[in-house]
Amino acid sequence: MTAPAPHEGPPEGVGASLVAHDLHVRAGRALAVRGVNAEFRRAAFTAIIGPNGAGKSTLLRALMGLDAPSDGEVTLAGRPLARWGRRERAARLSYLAQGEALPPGARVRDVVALGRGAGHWRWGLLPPPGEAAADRDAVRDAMQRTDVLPFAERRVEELSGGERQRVSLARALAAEPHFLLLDEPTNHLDLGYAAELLNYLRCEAAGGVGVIAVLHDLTLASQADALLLLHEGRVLAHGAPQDVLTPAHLLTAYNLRAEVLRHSGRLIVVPDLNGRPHTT
Ligand SMILES: Nc1ncnc2c1ncn2[C@@H]1O[C@H](COP(=O)(O)OP(=O)(O)OP(=O)(O)O)[C@@H](O)[C@H]1O
Repeated sequence: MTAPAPHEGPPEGVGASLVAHDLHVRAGRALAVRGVNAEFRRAAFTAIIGPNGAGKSTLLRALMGLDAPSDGEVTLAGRPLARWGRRERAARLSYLAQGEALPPGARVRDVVALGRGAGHWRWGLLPPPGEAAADRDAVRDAMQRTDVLPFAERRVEELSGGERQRVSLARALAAEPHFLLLDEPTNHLDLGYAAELLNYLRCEAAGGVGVIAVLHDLTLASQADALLLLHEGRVLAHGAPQDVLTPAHLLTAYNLRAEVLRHSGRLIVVPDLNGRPHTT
């Protein structure tokens, strides 16, 4: 993956944020997100971390407007998400689902082009003929940055899990969103692509995009500008990585004893393999 070119000048509405206000969201019968208050700004990369079942995906889906809150609300640039038109919203927020399914039989190039549809093209439908040059450029740029151009003409069934993941990412990037919401985007990626992806997301954020990514690898996540640690649907900590990734927080959230080491200004989480005090 190649880093994006820096955007020229500050992007429009760079101060606009995506905000969760006392957000409660149900998943099935359970309350999966419980009173989350958090502000996500453009030009910042936030990683949402936490143990399995902490509510990370549910929070991300609610921030995207896919799951309606049972209480509280999400605002984008000060306006409740529910009051944005579907098209307006889709032009600003782009989402990569966990284990996203790709339309069967589709060619990679056409899947990536779906990202330009602002929510109007359905899976399986190809972009309309004569699409604008800006769309073509954005699609090509997204494919180049995710290194999927070499297999642009192949069908998605012919790709490996990691290659499909990069196609999904290209689809999300092609929208050129204000906020990029990614659920476990490093799934299926080898260490090289995972590191490139993290570097890429940092560059996107530096260029003005608000990046919000659910990540499980805490050492990779520590490369974000900020971490939001969820535990049982609530925010246990939100702030700079060194303030969130502490042994005390890791013990509470993951029920795990771990050391947090610093190496060349980076944080490395080393779990104690016998470090789950409440289980055997
Ligand atoms: N469709 C559903 N029906 C019922 N319960 C659900 C549903 N989806 C999620 N849940 C429950 O809601 C809680 C939060 O789930 P969520 O997927 O948001 O967690 P997560 O932090 O993303 O987990 P993971 O790291 O395992 O992906 C979990 O207890 C889960 O079992």
